[in-house]
Amino acid sequence: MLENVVIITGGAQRVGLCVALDLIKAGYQVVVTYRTHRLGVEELKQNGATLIQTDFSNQDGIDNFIQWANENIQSIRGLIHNASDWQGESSTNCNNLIAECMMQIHFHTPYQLNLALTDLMKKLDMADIIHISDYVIEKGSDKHIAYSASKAAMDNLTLSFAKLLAPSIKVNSILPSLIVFNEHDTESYKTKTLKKSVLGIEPGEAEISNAILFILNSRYMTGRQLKLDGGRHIL
Ligand SMILES: NC(=O)C1=CN([C@@H]2O[C@H](COP(=O)(O)OP(=O)(O)OC[C@H]3O[C@@H](n4cnc5c(N)ncnc54)[C@H](OP(=O)(O)O)[C@@H]3O)[C@@H](O)[C@H]2O)C=CC1
Ligand SMILES: Nc1nc2c(c(=O)[nH]1)N=C([C@H](O)[C@@H](O)CO)CN2
Repeated sequence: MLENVVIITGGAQRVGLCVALDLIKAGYQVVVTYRTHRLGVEELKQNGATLIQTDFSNQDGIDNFIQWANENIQSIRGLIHNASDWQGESSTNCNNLIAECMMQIHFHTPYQLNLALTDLMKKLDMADIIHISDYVIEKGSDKHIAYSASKAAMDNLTLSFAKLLAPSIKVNSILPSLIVFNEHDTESYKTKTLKKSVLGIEPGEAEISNAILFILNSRYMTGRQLKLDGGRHIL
């Protein structure tokens, strides 16, 4: 049985992969869920992580992961909700499917995992739930309407679960704006996006790792948001 683990969802690439590797470097025992088998999965296995292939897009996926966790984990130190799908209304899917898909991964999955795994987190004197939301919930988005609303729903879970699970479990949100571009992003999109913050940089995935390590080491932060946005709000 695995003890004192930090679970991170969607860890096969980009932010999740960086966070999982940095948590391992910091001495944590890490469980990583992934949907698509990517190079990062092998790198994580070589570094001692426990990998579990999980697709949260349907109820079976959520139920199967909860069953696996209860059968294989003795205690949970952290539960990091990173898995996410950044779909806009302009994509080919019809819009009501986008709304279902966004709510499934950004609300139903963290909501159900938080409730189902509470007892394993309460086995320890201190545990953390971290919701990786998005700066965009503060102003909405005309291109990612369902994405933004679903991330706002995720962020609201922080307030309710922080109240419900105190004092042994802290619950916080991270609200990033640009962290790392996607491969398909054009130069004009990158230039336009960098101008949206006063710091004007693409900070990279370690920005999220640093925030998560701060939260895990805190004894006094719960029900709060860490906003990692380069000063977009003061532009
Ligand atoms: N990148 C950025 O600049 C920003 C990121 N964020 C947030 O930070 C977090 C990490 O961002 P980033 O690394 O870019 O994320 P990605 O877009 O790379 O997605 C992370 C992972 O989530 C997995 N995932 C998506 N849907 C599901 C599902 N239904 N079931 C299981 N896994 C799923 C994907 O799996 P698969 O590999 O199969 O596709 C992917 O590997 C996200 O929550 C994101 O919303 C917020 C603001 C800015
Ligand atoms: N799941 C994801 N969510 C988000 C991503 C991403 O790549 N995957 N990217 C962004 C953008 O960086 C945006 O913050 C700035 O263009 C937002 N969310």
